[in-house]
Amino acid sequence: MSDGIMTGIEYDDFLDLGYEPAGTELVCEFTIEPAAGMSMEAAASRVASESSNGTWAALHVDEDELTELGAVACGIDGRTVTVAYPTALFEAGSMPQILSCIAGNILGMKAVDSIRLEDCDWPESITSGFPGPQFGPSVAREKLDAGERPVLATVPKPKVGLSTDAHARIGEEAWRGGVDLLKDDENLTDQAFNPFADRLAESLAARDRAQEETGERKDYLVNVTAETTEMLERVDLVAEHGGGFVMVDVITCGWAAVQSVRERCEDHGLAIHAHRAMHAAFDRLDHHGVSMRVIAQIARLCGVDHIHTGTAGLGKLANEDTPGINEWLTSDCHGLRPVLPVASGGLHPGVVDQLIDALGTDIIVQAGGGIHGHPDGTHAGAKALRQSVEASMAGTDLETYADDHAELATALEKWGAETPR
Ligand SMILES: O=C(O)[C@H](O)COP(=O)(O)O
Ligand SMILES: [Mg+2]
Repeated sequence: MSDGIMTGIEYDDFLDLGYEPAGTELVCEFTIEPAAGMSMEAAASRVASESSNGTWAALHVDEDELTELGAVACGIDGRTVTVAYPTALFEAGSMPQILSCIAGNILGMKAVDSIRLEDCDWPESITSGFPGPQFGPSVAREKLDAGERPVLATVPKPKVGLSTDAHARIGEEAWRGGVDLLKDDENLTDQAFNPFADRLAESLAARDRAQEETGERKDYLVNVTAETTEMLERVDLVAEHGGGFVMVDVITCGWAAVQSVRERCEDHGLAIHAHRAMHAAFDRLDHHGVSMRVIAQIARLCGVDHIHTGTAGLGKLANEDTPGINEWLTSDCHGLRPVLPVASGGLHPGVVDQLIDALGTDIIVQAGGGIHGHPDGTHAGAKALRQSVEASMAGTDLETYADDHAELATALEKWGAETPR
């Protein structure tokens, strides 16, 4: 040991309620329930300590050998705790490393009964290490012909089990009926009943025919999710076949893999559609985990172009604040491009007007069951969805528009304006 001055690090050194975070610091907001017998101050301090450079025991360190990287618990308001992290704590451009700090051990500490990372204020010193989206909402006009209306997408159902031929045929019917994007489901990747390479080739051939027939640009969100090396090969294959997008299950494959895919997609000019399967393991409980708001922020930094953010309560999945998340995704963040939010899960033509009222028109509207469950089949279902969007864009009541749009009339007869479970 050298002869430098010894400094003590104890967890209560990490609390300073008078501290004003610097603009360069990452500021995080947590909801905390302290363990029995522990004060809010002590719990907040333990959180700041464990997520930066402290631990459960007091440490004696030679000051000459230590860079000061302690976080500061600088605000307590009821159960809300604010913690400021110095930028030097983080490796530039590594989302896994950032998350190992701010959403790491602290989620399992006995010092808190529960803890939820609710929101982050990302400084430019961190965002500058990340690429952000390549396209974001501009896909509606740069890669598709959606103009000012929402982009329309559909997932063939059943989600797995269809043959490659059936998948491509359903896609073609939906494209011809008026959707812009065919999308794979989250658990369809490269299974024997519908191999990736065959599905890619057949679906893009069907896309080309649908483009020819409709005169509109169409595309395919093919699910490349796999082990990272394999996934990058699939990205290359999509580019070779002339696709414009890939889809990635960003939570199950992990942020490091998403960062690799983002880099490869830039080489090819491909946009990334992020499916959030498994997000609810982190965000469903309102008192513990990581909020969907923070998941969406991470996705934007890592550079996805679209991400599912819920349906504002109009679909089949439990959601937190979809409008608030979407607002963050499209607001300024140190020059990062915005992300196009995706509303998906239990949507059908009868709720599109309410959806647009709640979320605006800069969204992707995805309907699987809400298209393929139409009594007259996929083609009619796609037409009904497009008609409901046209009516909403024109400010015409859906029932009135349905008077001379038979497919919409049938959809409204079947589903009305009900929200499914
Ligand atoms: O992956 C998705 O977004 C879904 O499969 C949604 O399907 P649904 O529209 O039938 O609910
Ligand atoms: Mg799905």
